[in-house]
Amino acid sequence: MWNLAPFAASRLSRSRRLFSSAIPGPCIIHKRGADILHDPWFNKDTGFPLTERDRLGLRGLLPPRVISFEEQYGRFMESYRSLEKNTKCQPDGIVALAKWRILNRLHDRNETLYYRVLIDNIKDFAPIIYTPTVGLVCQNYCGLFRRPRGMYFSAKDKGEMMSMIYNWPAQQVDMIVLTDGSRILGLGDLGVQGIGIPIGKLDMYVAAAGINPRRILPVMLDVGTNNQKLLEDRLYLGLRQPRLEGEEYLSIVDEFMQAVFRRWPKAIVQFEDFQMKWAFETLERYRKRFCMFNDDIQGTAGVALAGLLGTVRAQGRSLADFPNQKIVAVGAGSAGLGVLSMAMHAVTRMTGKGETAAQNLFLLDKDGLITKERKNLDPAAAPFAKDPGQIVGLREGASLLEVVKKVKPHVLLGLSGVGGVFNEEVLKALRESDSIKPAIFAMSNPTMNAECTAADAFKHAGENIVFASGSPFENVHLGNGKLGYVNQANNMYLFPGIGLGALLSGARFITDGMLQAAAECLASYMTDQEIQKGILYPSIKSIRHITAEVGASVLRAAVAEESAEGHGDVGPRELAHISKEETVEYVCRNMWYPIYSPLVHEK
Ligand SMILES: NC(=O)c1ccc[n+]([C@@H]2O[C@H](COP(=O)([O-])OP(=O)(O)OC[C@H]3O[C@@H](n4cnc5c(N)ncnc54)[C@H](O)[C@@H]3O)[C@@H](O)[C@H]2O)c1
Ligand SMILES: O=C(O)C[C@H](O)C(=O)O
Ligand SMILES: [Mg+2]
Repeated sequence: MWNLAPFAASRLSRSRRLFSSAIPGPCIIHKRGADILHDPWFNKDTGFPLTERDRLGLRGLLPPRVISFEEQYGRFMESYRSLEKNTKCQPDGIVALAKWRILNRLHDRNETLYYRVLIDNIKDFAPIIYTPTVGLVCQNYCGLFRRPRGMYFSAKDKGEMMSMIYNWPAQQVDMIVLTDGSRILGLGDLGVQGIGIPIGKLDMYVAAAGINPRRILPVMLDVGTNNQKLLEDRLYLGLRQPRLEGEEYLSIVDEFMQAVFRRWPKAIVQFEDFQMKWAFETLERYRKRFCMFNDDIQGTAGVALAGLLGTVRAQGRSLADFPNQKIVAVGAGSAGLGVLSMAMHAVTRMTGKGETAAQNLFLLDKDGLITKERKNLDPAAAPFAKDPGQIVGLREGASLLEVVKKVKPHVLLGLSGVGGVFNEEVLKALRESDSIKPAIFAMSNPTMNAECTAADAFKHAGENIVFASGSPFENVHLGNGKLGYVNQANNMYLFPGIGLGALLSGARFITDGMLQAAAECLASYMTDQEIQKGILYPSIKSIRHITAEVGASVLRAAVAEESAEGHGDVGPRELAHISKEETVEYVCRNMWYPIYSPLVHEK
């Protein structure tokens, strides 16, 4: 447990402020009666004690019996389990949406109970409120829409955003997840329907990072859509116009960012599922002006790097061998380029030789292997473009199969968004890998877009592989009681900790050093024993714990860079004097946990 002994007496007031109990005190509300019952932030349903019913004008608006939180919890789980039982024979998509609906109804009614069931059952519920079901929800959003959640800023709101931002009812917002809906998972342009992604990501912020749900804000920037089907759909809820481009587009994002940071200067904005050109451009445009990051580029890179370092350990090699790992990455978009750039920087740090750092990193896109002969070579892909002569027979545009056969990679990494590109032939070719334990990262989402299934990977590439996918798959039974372990290589292991660490540090920007600290923390989280079994990432059940560790690492990196300005009444000097363990404790104490707080009415 926490040991205050090393603290000098003069430091006690500081430590009290840092570590005072996080048990929430009374919650001040400015409404009464039925308005409270209709507000999911404060509603307790039948759980309002009688005294509170009297104080808040609720008497008579509820059935007389008071039901405890535990009983409410049990009742919800019972109805969830019976839904599971009753839908057993139905198609997967129907079942997934039915589960999403029952959770969503609770979310809309009583957030405290919703987040408690989510936290306690995260392994079962994450695949519903997050990837992969969230993809299906976005595809069907117009039909599923009942109540708005978050904010919508459209191209028609130009000039109005500074006042619109004040329409949001919360005084303080800590975390914002923003999308323009242009690249939703591997499902393409879903326009305004992409709002499901910020909602799902922020649910993970509450569950994993303990961000107070009253301080989160999902945002859709609706600048139109190029999805013809949606434009022709009479039920489509977004702007029926082609996407804005160029300066017109950027002026909308600029206005939104200025409005947000004018009202909440300490907020953090996570950019999510922007098509590649805007993902990179907005990151460069804002990262030194506002506290923001792009999850698909930076969060994914850290999670993948942690997994890549894990695969070196899984082969029984020292991490110093990482620069010798041959990695074939399929997909040269925001995620693929983000991963390879971070891997290249890691190699540079290890070897001190920047010029050769990308030597073992091979990159393919929809036109095959990217070489220096590529016409209109994207500058971001240029460091990875190969000399056609580097490996005999490897020409510009070589197919994935050719590349795998010639390179014999240690790792095959998919961020292409295309389901099944790691086909039987490709997977079988990986049997000739130079690694004794080749790794397959089929990271594209949702499940249908994974580069291969877990079962196919073990079947065709062999039982000695290490396997990870972006969407969850069941472990694979290999026969003889052996199990092929399936990792979930998803940025959910980092983005909540990056946001939380940045928030509690009070850093003005999210630096490469903070992101590197996050990745290193995740990489060192697993024990050698686990890694030997092919387990590269923690179980999602411990997502709060890993997020606390990642958050603390990010915070400490900000302190080390002298960019931490503090949070609340904890200043930079106090943060600078706490140890690693104390930082984790501090982060944990700042995590919100769903319990009913006494409500106090104030006019
Ligand atoms: N697991 C995770 O945490 C995670 C994180 C981010 C993104 N993703 C997934 O990665 C995928 C890509 O995301 P993105 O933002 O990079 O998209 P993107 O659109 O920016 O890039 C896609 C890339 O894939 C290439 N590609 C398309 N078809 C191909 C083919 N047949 N063979 C080889 N390459 C092909 C394209 O040329 C492009 O370079 C999505 O499915 C997304 O859900 C997963
Ligand atoms: O949303 C996810 O599950 C991961 C990632 O951000 C993606 O875009 O696929
Ligand atoms: Mg994403």
